[in-house]
Amino acid sequence: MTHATPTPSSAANGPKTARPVNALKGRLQAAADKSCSHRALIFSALAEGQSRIEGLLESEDVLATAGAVAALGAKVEREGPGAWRVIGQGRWPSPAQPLDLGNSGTGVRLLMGAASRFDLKAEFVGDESLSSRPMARVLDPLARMGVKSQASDGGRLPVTLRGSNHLDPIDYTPPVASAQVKSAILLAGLGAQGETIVREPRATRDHTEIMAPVYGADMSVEREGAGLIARVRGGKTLTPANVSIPGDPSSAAFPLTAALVTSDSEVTITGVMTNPARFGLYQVLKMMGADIGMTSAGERCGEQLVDIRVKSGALKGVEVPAEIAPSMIDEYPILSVIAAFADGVTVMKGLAELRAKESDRLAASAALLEANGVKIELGEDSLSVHGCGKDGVPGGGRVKTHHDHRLAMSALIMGCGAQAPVGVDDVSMIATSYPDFFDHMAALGAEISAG
Ligand SMILES: O=C(O)C1=C[C@@H](OP(=O)(O)O)[C@@H](O)[C@H](O)C1
Ligand SMILES: C=C(OP(=O)(O)O)C(=O)O
Repeated sequence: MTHATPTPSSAANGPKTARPVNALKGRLQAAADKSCSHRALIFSALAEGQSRIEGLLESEDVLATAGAVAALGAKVEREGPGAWRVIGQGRWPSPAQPLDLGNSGTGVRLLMGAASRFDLKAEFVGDESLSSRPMARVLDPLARMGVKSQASDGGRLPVTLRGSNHLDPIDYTPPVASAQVKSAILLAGLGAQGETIVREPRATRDHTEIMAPVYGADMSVEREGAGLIARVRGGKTLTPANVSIPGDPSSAAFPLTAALVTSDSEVTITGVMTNPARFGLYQVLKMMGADIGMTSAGERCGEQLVDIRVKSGALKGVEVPAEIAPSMIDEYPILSVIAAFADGVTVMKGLAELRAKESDRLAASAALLEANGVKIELGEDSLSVHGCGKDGVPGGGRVKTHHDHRLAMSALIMGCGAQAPVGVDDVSMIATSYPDFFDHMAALGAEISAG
């Protein structure tokens, strides 16, 4: 891979603290979407020929995927900020070294699926957090397709995987709602002899299904009630494409909700993707009475965009139905923080999957709130937050992030609107998903400093 690795100006290690401010104001372009960035690199590397990606998210997770596809034979070049050229060979050889996906669940699971359809042997490794996350959810269905693999104890990384260019198609209903599982199977299905089908009782993000036809794959998705059915017919050679990455609704949630909880604030984030399988948080914020305005902002790579404007104001506690969880699975830490600023109790259910993320996000979100004087009730797969009202969140705590980017950002957002500063033990992981977080927050008027 040839690129001058971008070093975000705000990248930082160690503890930081957010101080309460009087107002946050401004208009920013959304950070590029992490899910679509991984997928664009993988499809480009699978295609035969030269693809171009505009507006790629240059975060640590995505750069790990870029490094892995380069080790799998693609020529990967950074031409300028966010502008990348990928020349795929149409087939992937055995990589000479283990593929290190760092902290990225999406990177490792999608690549295990995509690599499965080639006659290769590859070892997948990751950091401590990724090495504690479950991989059997992907390896089991891949085994049914004919992929051989050896995982470490408990189905964890390191995983050695032997792909095959004679995979069998499967018709599979995943036992967990996971776009990573669905995508791994569909990417393997690109090489299977026949039609592979994934049936989801609750629809998860469908970026793989939306992007695949752009690269000439015979993949489709149809909604079925609250679920979906995705199909791929294997055997087609993928063609290169030029794609442009839409804005990330999960990253945009941080500056937008910062405006909600800080008095006298108004923040606009432009170019945010509205894919319904990603937009649950914004639905819940509206249920809570948030002052949110949206205007259409076109389309990118088959995904609709909006500009979102948020003004501070009173919020009310709500019951968040379990069914909505897949459409906002990464947003529960920040929703927990928002709920602390509401009047009344917010009850969130169906959250078991949060325990399988970069950290146990359910327990860690509960601890974040308790450390800052907010009363909660934690269940096996639920969390209730007793709101303190708009100006009533005590703050003053130091939060253990367990090296989880979304917890770190959520705690710092709390500090912008609480009565006392909120600190976190480490911010280095924020660069895995949102390297411009500190620059964006500073541009809006936030006061976040070392210590
Ligand atoms: O497919 C994706 O890009 C992602 C899927 C989700 O994970 P699961 O599939 O494990 O729910 C999400 O948490 C992650 O941030 C990105
Ligand atoms: C869960 C996340 O990512 P991943 O699974 O790709 O590590 C996330 O970004 O919140």
